[in-house]
Amino acid sequence: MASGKLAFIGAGQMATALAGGMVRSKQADARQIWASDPDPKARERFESAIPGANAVAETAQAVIDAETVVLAVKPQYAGEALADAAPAIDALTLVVSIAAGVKIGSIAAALPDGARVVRVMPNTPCLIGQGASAYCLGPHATSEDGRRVAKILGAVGMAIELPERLLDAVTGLSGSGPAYVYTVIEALTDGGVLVGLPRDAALRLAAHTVAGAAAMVIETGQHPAQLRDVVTSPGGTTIAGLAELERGGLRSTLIDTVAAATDRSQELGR
Ligand SMILES: NC(=O)C1=CN([C@@H]2O[C@H](COP(=O)(O)OP(=O)(O)OC[C@H]3O[C@@H](n4cnc5c(N)ncnc54)[C@H](O)[C@@H]3O)[C@@H](O)[C@H]2O)C=CC1
Ligand SMILES: O=C(O)[C@@H]1CCC=N1
Repeated sequence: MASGKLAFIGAGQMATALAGGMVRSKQADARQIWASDPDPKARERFESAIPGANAVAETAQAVIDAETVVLAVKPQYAGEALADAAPAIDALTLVVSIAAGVKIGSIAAALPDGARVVRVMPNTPCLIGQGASAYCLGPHATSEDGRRVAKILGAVGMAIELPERLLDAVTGLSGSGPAYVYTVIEALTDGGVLVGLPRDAALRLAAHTVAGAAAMVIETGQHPAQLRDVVTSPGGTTIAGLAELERGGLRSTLIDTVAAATDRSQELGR
């Protein structure tokens, strides 16, 4: 039904980040947003994070007459959540799944024939309009559905369309990526504390350094190695730090990190 109603199945971290980002960016009116979750604490957190939104225990109540239904439960619970939603889904409903690893084919198989499914891999910075997402249209999703998903995701960050076979790789890189970067920020902060900085000053300097460096890559379009060379004076401080970083194997650790998370996403889809 073209009601504008947007229903999340699962009112957890990512549903809250996406719904909150959509309200902030005026892509959705909070009163049109519904979420179902069996956990009363999750419902409470969702409603207090998004004033005006409705969180309920029953999926059937959340999804009835929804224009868009977002599957936002852990992959292990996708089957049961889709079974609860299926009776309220018809050819007028757009179903968006953000569940890591879960394939469009298995989502469609749990829904009535012809269901319009789009698989998305977002990340938590969608909450503040800085998300990085990729999406893939299922066989019955229309080009209008593609535009709608691109517009929603574009309002909460950047989004690209990719073939479904690459979505596990996206999960391993940008879906899980914020956690890697938080770890880097925390470690840089500890480094700052080790050399005498107060912790709050070290944390602010570390976080803004990461944000500034990322913005340089995005805004200048220069290769990271070129930008790094500009920082690195001959015989200076940076090369002393970089030599230690290479000895610690940060580069190969991060490559292996993305590969391990991609493998896990593939496993979740089996
Ligand atoms: N957290 C993240 O950074 C990202 C998560 N995702 C995907 O988003 C999905 C949700 O992840 P999170 O929000 O982190 O998990 P979460 O655990 O915070 O939220 C999931 C919620 O679903 C609820 N739930 C469980 N079974 C249900 C059912 N049958 N019906 C309705 N609700 C049910 C749980 O009570 C929980 O509150 C996962 O599939 C994950 O792969 C995707 C991108 C990033
Ligand atoms: O850790 C997870 O499984 C989810 C998917 C991407 C980010 N968080």
